[in-house]
Amino acid sequence: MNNKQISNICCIGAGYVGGPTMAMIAQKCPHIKVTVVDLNEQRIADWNDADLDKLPIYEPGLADVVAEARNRNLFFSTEVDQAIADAQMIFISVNTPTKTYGVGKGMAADLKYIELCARQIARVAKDDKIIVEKSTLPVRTAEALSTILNSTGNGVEFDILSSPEFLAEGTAINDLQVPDRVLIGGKDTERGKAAMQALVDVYANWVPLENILTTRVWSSELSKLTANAFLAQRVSSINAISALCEKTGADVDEISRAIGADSRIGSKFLKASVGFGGSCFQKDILNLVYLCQHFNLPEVAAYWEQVIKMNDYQKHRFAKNIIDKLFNTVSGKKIAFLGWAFKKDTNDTRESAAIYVADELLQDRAEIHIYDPKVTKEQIIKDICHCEEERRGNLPESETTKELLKRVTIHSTPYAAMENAHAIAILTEWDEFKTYDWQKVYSEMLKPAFVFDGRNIADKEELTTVGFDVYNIGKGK
Ligand SMILES: NC(=O)C1=CN([C@@H]2O[C@H](COP(=O)(O)OP(=O)(O)OC[C@H]3O[C@@H](n4cnc5c(N)ncnc54)[C@H](O)[C@@H]3O)[C@@H](O)[C@H]2O)C=CC1
Ligand SMILES: O=C(O)[C@H]1O[C@H](OP(=O)(O)OP(=O)(O)OC[C@H]2O[C@@H](n3ccc(=O)[nH]c3=O)[C@H](O)[C@@H]2O)[C@H](O)[C@@H](O)[C@@H]1O
Repeated sequence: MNNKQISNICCIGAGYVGGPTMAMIAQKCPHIKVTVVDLNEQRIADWNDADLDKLPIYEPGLADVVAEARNRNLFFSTEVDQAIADAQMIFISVNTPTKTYGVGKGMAADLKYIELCARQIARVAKDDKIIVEKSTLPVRTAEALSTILNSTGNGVEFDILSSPEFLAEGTAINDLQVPDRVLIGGKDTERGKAAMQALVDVYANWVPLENILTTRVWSSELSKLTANAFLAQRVSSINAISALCEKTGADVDEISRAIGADSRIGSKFLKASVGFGGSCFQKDILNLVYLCQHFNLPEVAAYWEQVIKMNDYQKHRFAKNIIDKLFNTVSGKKIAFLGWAFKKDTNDTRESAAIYVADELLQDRAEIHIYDPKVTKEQIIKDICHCEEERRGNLPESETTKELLKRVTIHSTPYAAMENAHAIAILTEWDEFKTYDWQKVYSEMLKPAFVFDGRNIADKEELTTVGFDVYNIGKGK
């Protein structure tokens, strides 16, 4: 079957990766029927909502792509078995979070959702299929998948490919439309090569062939973890330098510009910040560290673990600086948070630095007033509760989560969040934060009025002239 053209694709998992990736394939390949399935009924209902503002993911440009392809050749459904049975190629794009129990707890990737998919495919499939790992997985997962899929004894054969996704949230549509590269890993056998070619042919509908890389499966799987580790390492490296800048009076943005001009270093991903967030950097590095430990490479494991430790330090440093500058206590003080998402142009809050900064300030009994242009109130409450419960799991506290939430207010306008505040903390680099009437904000705040810019986006000179006491990441006073 492998040499025939693919006309029916199924994707299991309608999340941040499955949804946009399949929408792009459907838009670019009108001859292919693409069905995205998920167990989460609400998520599928949201993907099918006539009101495109209700799509479950906020991603610039996504609504237009969905509007063009949906119900033409793009379908969202909870009929998982049917979609599996009909498809020639099945993408697995389910979540692979860090394990929270048992062996590898807090480090290894939890592959239970992947395994469930494999078992379901094995049970349902009546003809040969190509299985594409889209989720980020530890190296050699394809081997485990193959064992499960090929153990039914019913003669159905599966070819397993690894094609990790490199899109970043907030720029997903552009990343999918013009990817730096598409990576496809497969077996070096006739069947393996034919399966890889079938997937190359799908992407070749819009991606130049020279940007479609084919490798062995293990290299493809490990490339994904490596790419995220290198990216996160750059952020931790520049954040480490930001701490030194604050002590010495050097300016981290000037340093980024200076070192980024060296073509061997490159200018991207050198923006010092309150710390990286997002669902993947931490989880993927922990997974890499676990793999290194598993293969008895403790020095390599320790090397990569430091990237996470530096990120934790950066988040803590930011929160501690707020407490220090507010005369060593924020108890009863109103701190306005601008931004809750882990970066701009997304409603995703997973591992957002804002959550950890809020948690530290709440422990010091601050009153937090939060405004984010895209994150819902329910999500913010959920994040705070989850963080609090996780922390209390290790360290019993006298205060209950309910009491703690009394000191959290979520606003639908930025000015209300900042009114009568002692300090403003900028946690996300949303463009609109640069456009506020700072004179008005200042006149409505308590004095001295502090701004802690965790993203270095505010105009420090303007704010200082207005009267604010401004603290940046990586800029000495
Ligand atoms: N979020 C991102 O920007 C990126 C994520 N990745 C990787 O892609 C994978 C998916 O990530 P996200 O899309 O962010 O996760 P997500 O949590 O947004 O979506 C995963 C979806 O899979 C569904 N699911 C889980 N088990 C299922 C099953 N057995 N049958 C049907 N549906 C099932 C869940 O209900 C959920 O809607 C992860 O491995 C992640 O590391 C890779 C690149 C970028
Ligand atoms: O595997 C994944 O999930 C994805 O992880 C990242 O994408 P994402 O987390 O969506 O967003 P990034 O733009 O990488 O930002 C991650 C975090 O680092 C922070 N960051 C990024 C760049 C920078 O210079 N400084 C900085 O603090 C961001 O604010 C954000 O909190 C990678 O960039 C993607 O290639 C990858 O596919």
